[in-house]
Amino acid sequence: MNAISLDLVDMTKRFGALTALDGVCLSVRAGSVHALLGENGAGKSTLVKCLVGFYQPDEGSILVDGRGANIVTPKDADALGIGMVYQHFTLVPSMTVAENLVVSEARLPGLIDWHSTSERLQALMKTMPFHVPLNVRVSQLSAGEKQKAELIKQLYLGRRLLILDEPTSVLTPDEAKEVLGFVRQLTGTGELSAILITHKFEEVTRYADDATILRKGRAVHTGRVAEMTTAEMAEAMIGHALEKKSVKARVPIHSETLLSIQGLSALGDIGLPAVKDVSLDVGRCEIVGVAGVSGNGQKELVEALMGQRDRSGVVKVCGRAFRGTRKEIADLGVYGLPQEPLRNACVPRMSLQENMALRNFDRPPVAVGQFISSKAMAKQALNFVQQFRVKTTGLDAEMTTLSGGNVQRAVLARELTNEVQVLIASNPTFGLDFKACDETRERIVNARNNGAAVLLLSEDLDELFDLADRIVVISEGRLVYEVDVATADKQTIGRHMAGAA
Ligand SMILES: Nc1ncnc2c1ncn2[C@@H]1O[C@H](COP(=O)(O)OP(=O)(O)OP(=O)(O)O)[C@@H](O)[C@H]1O
Repeated sequence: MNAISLDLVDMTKRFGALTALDGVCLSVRAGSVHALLGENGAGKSTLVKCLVGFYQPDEGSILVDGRGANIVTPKDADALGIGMVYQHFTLVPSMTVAENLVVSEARLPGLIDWHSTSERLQALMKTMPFHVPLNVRVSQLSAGEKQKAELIKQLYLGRRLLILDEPTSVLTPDEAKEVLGFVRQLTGTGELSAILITHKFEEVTRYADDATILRKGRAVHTGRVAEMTTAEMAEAMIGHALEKKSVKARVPIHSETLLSIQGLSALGDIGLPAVKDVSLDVGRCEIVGVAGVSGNGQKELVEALMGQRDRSGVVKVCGRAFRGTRKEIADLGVYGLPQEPLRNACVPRMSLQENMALRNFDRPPVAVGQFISSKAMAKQALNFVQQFRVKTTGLDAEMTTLSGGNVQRAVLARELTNEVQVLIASNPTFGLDFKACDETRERIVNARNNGAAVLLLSEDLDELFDLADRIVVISEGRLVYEVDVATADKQTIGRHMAGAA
C-alpha cells in the first residue's frame, strides 16, 4: 500500500494570546478519506499548515505510519509524501501544464529530456479518469481543469497523503464529483490517504470514511461518517442544538429599475473580449441571479460594473450614470461583496478596524475634520464585530491573520450595514461555514426586502434557486438565457451554462 497513516498527538499552536489548536488528536487511517470540519476560525487551516511544515506547532507530535516524524519545513512534508491541494490555484499561469508538473519536482536535472518526460506524462495522464491538456498554458484552462491539474501535480509528485482544502469551491457540481470521486477511488485502492476540509456536509457523507470536528481549536468529535448524522456534525461544530430556520417572506418586486446595464462590454486580462454586449435591468426589491461556469466573464462583469475595468456601454443606478467613483458609490449606495475578499475588498496588511472603515474613513463620525478619529473607528469596528460575530484576536489584528471565513464576515459587515440601493455579490458564501452561509443569505434577502436591487453571481445553482427572483445565464461573456425562478429548471439552466443549449 502506498497510502500512509497519520496521527497527530496533542497538537497545540498559539498565536500570541490566541490558542488556535488546543491539544488536538487526530488519526487518519491509511487509505481513508478523513474529513476535517469546523466553523470559520475553528483551526482547520492552522492544523493542516502544521502538517505541511508551514507552521511549527508549540506542542505535540506527528506520527507517520506509527513512527515519529519531524516536519519542520514544507520540504520535510514533501519527503514524507504529504502534499496539499488548496482552494485557490498555485500553478504558474504562463507555463503549460506539463512545464508546471516538471518544475514542481523537488530535484530538477540540469537538462530536461522533454521527449522522455513527455512520454512519462502521457502515461500518467492515461491513468486519470479525466483529461487535462498537457501542452496548454494554465491561464487558458477553465477553473475545473485547473483544479484537476493541481490534483494531477500532487499525484505526479507521488503523494501518499493528500490534504484537500475546500477543493471544490470553484468547481461545478459535476467537476466536484469527478475530482472527489477520483480521490475516493485512489484511497479505496490504497494508493492514497486524504484529509478533506470542507463546509459541505454532502461531500462528507458521500466521500469521507471518518470525520473529526474542531471547535475553537479543540477536536470535539471524531468517528466513522457512517455512524454520524449531518445534524450531529453541525451541532458538534457549533456546540449546541440547531435552531429551526424560518424562511423570510419576500416583499413584492418593485417596477422601479435601480440598476440598469445597457450594452456593457469589456476586455479580459489578456486583451480578448470577456463581457459582450450585456444588457440587464434589476428592479427595486429584486434579486437577479447570474448563473455560469466560472471563467465565463463573471469577474470581468463585476469589475466593469464597479468601474474597476475599462468598459463600453452604459451603467445607471437610480437613473444616474454610474462609473464607480468613490463619490458615486457613497451617494448612490452601491455596495459589493466580491469573491476572494482578502484580495479584492481589503488591504491585507492593514488592521481589521481600518479595513472596516474603508468605506467611510473620510466621512463623519470616523472623520473629524481632516483627521480620522481612532475612537470612532474602533467603536464602529466593535459594533461590526459583535453584530457579524467576526472572530479575531482584536480590532488591531492584521487582516491576514483572520481565517478566510472571518475576512468574509468582516467585509459583509462593512458592505451590508449601510443603506444599500444596489448590491453586487459574487459568490458571497464561498468559504463560509453552514451557519455563516445561512446568515449571509438572510442578510442578502433582507437587503432586497428593504428595497435594494441585488445582482447575485454564484456558481452554486442551489443558492441561486434559494435566493434569486430571476436567473440569467452567462456563457462566454454573453447573457444567453433568462428565466423567472418560479418556472426555472436546473437541467435547462445547466445546458445553457455549458453552452450546449
Ligand atoms: N498567522 C496568524 N496570526 C494570528 N492569528 C492567526 C494566524 N493564522 C490563524 N490565526 C487565527 O487562528 C484561528 C484559526 O484560524 P484558521 O485559519 O485555522 O481557521 P479555519 O478553521 O481554517 O477557518 P476558515 O473556515 O474560516 O478558513 C483564527 O482565530 C485565526 O484568526
